[in-house]
Amino acid sequence: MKLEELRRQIDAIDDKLLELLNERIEVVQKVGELKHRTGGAIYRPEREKAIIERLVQQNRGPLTETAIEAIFLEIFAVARNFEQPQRVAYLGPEGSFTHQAAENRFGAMSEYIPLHSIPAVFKAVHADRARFAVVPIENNTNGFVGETLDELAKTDLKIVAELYMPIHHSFVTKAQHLHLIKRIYSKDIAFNQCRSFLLEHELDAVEYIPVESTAKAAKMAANDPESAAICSHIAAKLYHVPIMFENIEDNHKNKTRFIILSDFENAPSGADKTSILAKLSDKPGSLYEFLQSFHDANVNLKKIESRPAGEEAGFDYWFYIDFEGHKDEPHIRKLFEKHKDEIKYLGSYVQNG
Ligand SMILES: O=C(O)C(=O)C[C@]1(C(=O)O)C=C[C@@H](O)C=C1
Repeated sequence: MKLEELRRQIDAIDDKLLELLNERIEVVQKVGELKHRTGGAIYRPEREKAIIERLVQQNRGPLTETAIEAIFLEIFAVARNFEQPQRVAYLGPEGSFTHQAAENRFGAMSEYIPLHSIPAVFKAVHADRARFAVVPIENNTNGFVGETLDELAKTDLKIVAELYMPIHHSFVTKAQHLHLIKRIYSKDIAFNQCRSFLLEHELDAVEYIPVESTAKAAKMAANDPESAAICSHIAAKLYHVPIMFENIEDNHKNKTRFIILSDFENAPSGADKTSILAKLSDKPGSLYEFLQSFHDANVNLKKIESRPAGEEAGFDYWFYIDFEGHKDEPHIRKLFEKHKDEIKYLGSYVQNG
């Protein structure tokens, strides 16, 4: 078959797709009107998950599960913007890994506000300048992001979604040769994640300049031909710095978990995770007793991280805890009731990792 004929077939299919997509948006707009009247949340991750699961079940290919997810996540992101324009604050600058994570869930049509610090991202949502906050919470090489945990202790916002993203670092420079490089810009965490590469390429003697983000590092390297940056390939592209080496991280399974926060609570999806802070007193057995209740309720703990509470908190220390289940499930509700003075609820959301 000739190329023109195949393209005619594609055009005819696209016409049908366009018609169906418009039809879908018309229904979505009605859902939006309903939600405006009843005050319901626009973003419903558990419903999106159910749709994708149903489609994957009935799919006979050649589309893969990943392809279906990619296509429909964008459709949902566009749909939400037709219900209400979506504004998203994230830990910037543009081109940061958090930006990538935000775009993965909010698509090309949402409005993005890059902010320079994690507290600033939370503040933007508190002040109604954005509806959603996207921040990193942990990395499998570097552990938890302390600033995010500290903000979670203070905020009324709820975690409504999580996503895990592979983190690949590139070594980018305008210099022609490695030996011409006098400085390397990056985030301190990224230097850590690429230690073997830096040693192997005898870059341990040059000056390391830590900056707030890997995207900022790319920007600095763009203006300094005797330097390099460790950053994402997106940042390299954004600031036009050539990539000399890709995937330079020590751990190729390097991934970061991001959380999305907003001012509403999710309905159960059937496969949820709940996050809490447990404020416990500094006496023998308090953590043991607290965790014993989870064991007795047959709740699967996924993660626990301790954190000093700070002078003004009025208690001694707290633990960040993730476990399987949704706050509205009876056995979890009972746990919350039993420990109501110790638990700060952070959100129940579709479990992704
Ligand atoms: O079902 C809803 O609540 C909708 O708003 C529709 C829709 C969709 O496009 O299917 C859009 C946004 C929500 O996050 C979930 C689903």
